[in-house]
Amino acid sequence: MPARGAAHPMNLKTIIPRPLDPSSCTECVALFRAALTRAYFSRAHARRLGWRGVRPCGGPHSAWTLRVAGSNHVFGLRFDGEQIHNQKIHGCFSLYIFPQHAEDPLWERLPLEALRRGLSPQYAETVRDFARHETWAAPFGIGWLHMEAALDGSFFRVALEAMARWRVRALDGICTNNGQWVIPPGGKECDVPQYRLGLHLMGPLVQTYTEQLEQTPYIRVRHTSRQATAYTKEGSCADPELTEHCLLLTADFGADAAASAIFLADDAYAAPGATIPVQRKIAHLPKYSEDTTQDMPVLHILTGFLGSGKTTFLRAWLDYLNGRERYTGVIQNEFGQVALDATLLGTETCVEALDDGCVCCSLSDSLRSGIERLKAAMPTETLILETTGLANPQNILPDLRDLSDIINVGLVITVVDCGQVFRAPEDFATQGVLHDQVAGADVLLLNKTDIVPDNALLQAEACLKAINPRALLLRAQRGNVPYAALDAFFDEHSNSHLPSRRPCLEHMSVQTHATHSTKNYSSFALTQLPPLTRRGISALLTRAGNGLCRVKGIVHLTDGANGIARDAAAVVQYAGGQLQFEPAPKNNPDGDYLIFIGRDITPFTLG
Ligand SMILES: Nc1nc2c(ncn2[C@@H]2O[C@H](COP(=O)(O)OP(=O)(O)OP(=O)(O)O)[C@@H](O)[C@H]2O)c(=O)[nH]1
Repeated sequence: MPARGAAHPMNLKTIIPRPLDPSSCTECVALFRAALTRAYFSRAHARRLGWRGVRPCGGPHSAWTLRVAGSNHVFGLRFDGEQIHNQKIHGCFSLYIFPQHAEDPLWERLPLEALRRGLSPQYAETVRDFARHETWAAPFGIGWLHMEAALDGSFFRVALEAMARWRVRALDGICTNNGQWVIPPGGKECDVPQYRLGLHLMGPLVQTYTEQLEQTPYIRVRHTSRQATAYTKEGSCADPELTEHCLLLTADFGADAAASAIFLADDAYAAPGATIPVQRKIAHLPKYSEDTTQDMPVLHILTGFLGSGKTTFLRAWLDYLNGRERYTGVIQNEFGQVALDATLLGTETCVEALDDGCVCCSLSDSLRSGIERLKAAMPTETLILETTGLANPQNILPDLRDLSDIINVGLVITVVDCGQVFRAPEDFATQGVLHDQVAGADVLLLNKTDIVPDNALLQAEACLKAINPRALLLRAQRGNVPYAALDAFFDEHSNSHLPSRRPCLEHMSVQTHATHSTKNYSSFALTQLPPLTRRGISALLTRAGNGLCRVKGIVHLTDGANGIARDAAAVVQYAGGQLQFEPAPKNNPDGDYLIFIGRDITPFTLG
């Protein structure tokens, strides 16, 4: 970061390579747009600055929806206009915040009107176009962004103006038609931490200007107070009990930034009671400093018995995350010599395959180097470790503490094949890897709900709840769940309150570190396979013996299958007693092979 008072004078030409034109009345828009465009010359670079997506809105106003690191919400920014004062252009933008999923706790704090709009099926569509609907967007407003630029290009300011808490009380209360209180008399209709929410956007914005202007800004925070507004049946009035604290954070760039008067002080902030300017370090802005723990990626652990549907869920979840520009790195650890799962994930995701054992038994060192390679390849905010079907999450968590300098540990998500719970609930109830995977989970995905009747589903749920009542339990088909619920669950629990962090579990894991060799699980691979029929494949499964749990691989299938032509490459999946085929990906670097995994299985070769 350039030092304060850098040798060369600041010039806005590093952002717009021409003199400012006060007659355009949209120079602040140009200063915002140009900075964002430059940041986005490289998407990876924009991510490092904290941007997670910017989209211009339609309509007569210049407006954008934006997403930034560290916030699950969508911000709306709408240009309101600009004026000239003391040889400086002063522009104002209205700032909005839109929650993204139904479980977001912010809904509870926003006005009832916002919640009503959020319930509409057109909500997401209208958010994308919020600037056309000023009245619609009003309940989501959280303050203003101001910009000030000297006409000679020697000074630039960006400022956030918002209330510490926007609280509005309903003095007479609000009740439904049948007389039930929605808000009791004197209760708060909204309580929005506007300033704290707005800071998430200020972080990347100030960092972007800092980099492009090659100047460290002078940061000040001032505040003023006034009586809050309340309302009664008759209309709005001053709240006799609540005081609002309005905060103004300014980041000033330029030679005389420290001495510069605050233009906004001309009105509210010059009022008696405003505090003396406080100088703050820029690192106090969220996401500014690169090496805080907040900037470390969150690593979620994905467990589940062999063939329960981990990779299927992972593929669907990655589609969801990538579609929201939440780039995710994946570390896959397979039991068996060939990494089919990495091949199935395709090319869009960065994947590190750790395929020489099970991570819970032997691989904590290579996990560190895998994470570091992923972090170097792409500034990811989320990492997912897909463990082998035999991994015990209770063994992994303590080891992950050694990685606390490079990752924050996220959720333990366990995928469970509900057919397996239905067939043998006792396997889950008694001590063993199936039990520990369920007991150690924060989220339980009861997958393959399509293969059991409804009453079996209820039984399976009861079985899992008895083992782990605190986990979030979601039903899934082909890994499809409301993915936003995972974010909401993680956001709600600070790390230490997650079910998987219960001290008794960790204690137990230290005492009994389960390994697979003790349970006689092993694997072998058949490679360079000749073309096979479905019946030929079934015969190979039988040869492996009764202990066979899982087979996967890619073969040249001569007689075709559902959705697969004759004489074509097919992915073979055998799990939970079901043999399934799917079209093989074009890229198959390992040739034709089958991996067999099970208990006391007998390896054989094709002679
Ligand atoms: N019927 C049904 N099959 C499913 C569902 N989810 C996954 N499968 C199938 O189950 C088989 C195993 O799925 P995977 O996602 O590879 O399971 P996994 O847990 O990653 O397997 P391992 O990593 O080998 O332990 C595949 O044939 C999937 O198509 C589901 O909801 N219903």
